[in-house]
Amino acid sequence: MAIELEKALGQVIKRIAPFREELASEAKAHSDQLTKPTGSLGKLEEIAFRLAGISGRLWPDLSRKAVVVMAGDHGVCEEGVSAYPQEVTPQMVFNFLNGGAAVNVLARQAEADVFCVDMGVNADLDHPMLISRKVVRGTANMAKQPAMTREEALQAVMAGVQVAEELADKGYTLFATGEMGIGNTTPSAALTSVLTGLSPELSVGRGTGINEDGWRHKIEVVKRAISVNQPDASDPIDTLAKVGGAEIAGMAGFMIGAAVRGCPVVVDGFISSVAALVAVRLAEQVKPYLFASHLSQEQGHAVVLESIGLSPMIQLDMRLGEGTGAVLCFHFIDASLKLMREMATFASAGVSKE
Ligand SMILES: O=C(O)c1ccc[n+]([C@@H]2O[C@H](COP(=O)([O-])O)[C@@H](O)[C@H]2O)c1
Ligand SMILES: Cc1cc2nc[nH]c2cc1C
Repeated sequence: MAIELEKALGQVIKRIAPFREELASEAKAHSDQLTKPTGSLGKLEEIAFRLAGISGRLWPDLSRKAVVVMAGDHGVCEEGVSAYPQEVTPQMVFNFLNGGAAVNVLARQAEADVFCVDMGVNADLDHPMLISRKVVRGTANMAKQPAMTREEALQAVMAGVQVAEELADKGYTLFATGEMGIGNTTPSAALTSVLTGLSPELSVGRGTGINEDGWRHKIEVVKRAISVNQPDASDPIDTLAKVGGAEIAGMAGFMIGAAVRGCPVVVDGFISSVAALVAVRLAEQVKPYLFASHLSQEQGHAVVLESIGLSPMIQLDMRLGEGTGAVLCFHFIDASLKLMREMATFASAGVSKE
């Protein structure tokens, strides 16, 4: 079964269209004609060039926006690694579905729809708007055993691919990834340490707000998880299964599925970025489709982004997750495209170029 899933994932990855450098160059040539010093709109220009290279169009219509919040629970919570109890995960799922969470507010402002996916919550969830793709009822405690089997990790990745394809079928053209999972900064730190070689002292952060002693304990837990499971860093699925989580796997799959459908994905904070790292390790071709949004306060985030080769658009000292930073950055994507479409050129405005 795992072999079949592995093959299916390989087939999916083959469908990702390569980045079209010629369209990105055309976009840059157009931008250089607009009434501004060359390059003066900084990342707002780079965003537009990349969007042209992935969509094959000057300028793509990205008005149908969705933020996908993937939820999962973590057995490692029994080690006392979070400032909040596990019940918060399902409680927040209902908050997303009822429109009351921070991400819902920011999504309304950005004219984006919110979708919530149960990837592995440790509770029975019943709601007409919930996308149910539960592959585990919470992961196992990775400090003692693998968090998931290889098959479960692959199932979660493939479920993420399917969610992206279903939303693309519904007409969405721009995505943001977000997550909810009490305890998930612990597997995210472990994945970071295994996949980048960063020591747990630098990959482990304060998450929802643990104190100094809690942070030292969390570092020990991450070290134990890595030494107990011995994940193979050259095998992203092995690493994901042993020290990852279902929502992280789901987001990695989602990014692959969005890339297959030619849709850009705005990546949220630390946990989403770790999923992006996994996606890029599984399929390097996904990288041009990914946009980093904000730099989270969580220690380790900057290193994860650097190792993917992404640079965040903003830094607002946020550490909430849910996709909040990513949805905020929808505004910059809109701004980038609007500038390219509507600015006058030196010629049309009669402004001297040299
Ligand atoms: O996105 C981030 O950078 C981020 C940083 C710290 C915490 N979070 C959120 O807080 C939860 C994980 O924190 P913790 O302390 O329970 O591991 C999870 O629901 C995340 O969405 C998110
Ligand atoms: C209340 C709450 C909301 C969250 N949203 C994402 N992670 C969260 C963690 C907590 C504790």
